[in-house]
Amino acid sequence: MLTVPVATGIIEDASGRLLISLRPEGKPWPGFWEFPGGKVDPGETPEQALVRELWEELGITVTAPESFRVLDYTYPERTVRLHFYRVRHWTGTAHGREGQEVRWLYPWEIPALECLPANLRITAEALAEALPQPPLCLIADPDRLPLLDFRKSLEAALGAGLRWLVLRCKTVPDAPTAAVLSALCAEALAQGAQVYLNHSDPLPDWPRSGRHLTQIQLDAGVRPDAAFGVSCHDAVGLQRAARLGARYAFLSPIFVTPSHPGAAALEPQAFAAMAAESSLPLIALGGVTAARVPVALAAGARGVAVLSGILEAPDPAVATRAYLQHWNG
Ligand SMILES: Nc1nc2c([nH]c(=O)n2[C@H]2C[C@H](O)[C@@H](COP(=O)(O)OP(=O)(O)OP(=O)(O)O)O2)c(=O)[nH]1
Ligand SMILES: [Mg+2]
Repeated sequence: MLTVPVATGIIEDASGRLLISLRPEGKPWPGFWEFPGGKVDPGETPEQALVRELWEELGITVTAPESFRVLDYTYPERTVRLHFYRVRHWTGTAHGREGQEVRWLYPWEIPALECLPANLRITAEALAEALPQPPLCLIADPDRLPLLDFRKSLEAALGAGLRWLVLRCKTVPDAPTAAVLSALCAEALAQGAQVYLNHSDPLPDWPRSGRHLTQIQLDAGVRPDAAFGVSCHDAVGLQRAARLGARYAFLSPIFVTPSHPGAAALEPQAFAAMAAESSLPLIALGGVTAARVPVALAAGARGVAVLSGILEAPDPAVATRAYLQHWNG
């Protein structure tokens, strides 16, 4: 089959919103949302096609587009080679010059709409760029250690460069414990880390970046009004999390874990298949030792989450650095 070259623009405004447009009747995939653009004409470079298409479709003149990704996708009717560009500079006001509806949305709002299937990965990449860096998440459960040890271990991990914390409270802490946990959240934020709270309703008033939900909470109708991520275990959960506006999803267990020795693991192969189909950046959880980080990343994980591998390690700072070396070099 002939491969049709296409140039499309991921147009981003100063607040980080992206422009998407609705495909009109009369073209393949009517009623699906896409990034504006179109087929490269004979004799044109993809960049020239981009500039022409964004003028024709939106009435804007693009300057200095940056090449972002090239990906091939096979639809029943044709194979396309999509040249995606990031567009941050243009003149004119973007509007649907051909009568098509256009919307400015944050990347996490896009999966709520029916989008062209080839674009899932682009949305996942846009969301992955906004993850805490490095994308190593510590799931810290204060029930698993005496509180003073918990505090010391967490501070050691932050000192070693940890920048992403999910504070998991399976039981509602008493007032003195809550005061310590709230102070730890503030400390982590002050060090430049992001803190996601995994706690039942009502959510305590601790400083945080967002909320982390279990798939069970999501299924039970809990709907955070701010940034959130979800722990998922299957494709249905991932899709629901994406449609509701999650920024990321944990997918577990990628490996067999000592804590759930009987539970079946996805293994990297099934993980990779689910990552390829998801518009969310997936974080691998479950049995991910520092040595296995490359395997998880090769399976399409955009980051890894660790439960016992850091806080319960003999030296949490050394354990944190062992994980972080995969990103810090
Ligand atoms: N514009 C655009 N096309 C995309 C995206 N993702 C994706 O798979 N495609 C596919 C759908 C189509 O098969 C092809 C673009 O073809 P098109 O028919 O929209 O091209 P065009 O704007 O030049 O339209 P036309 O007036 O020539 O019919 O690329 C995307 O984000 N934007
Ligand atoms: Mg087009």
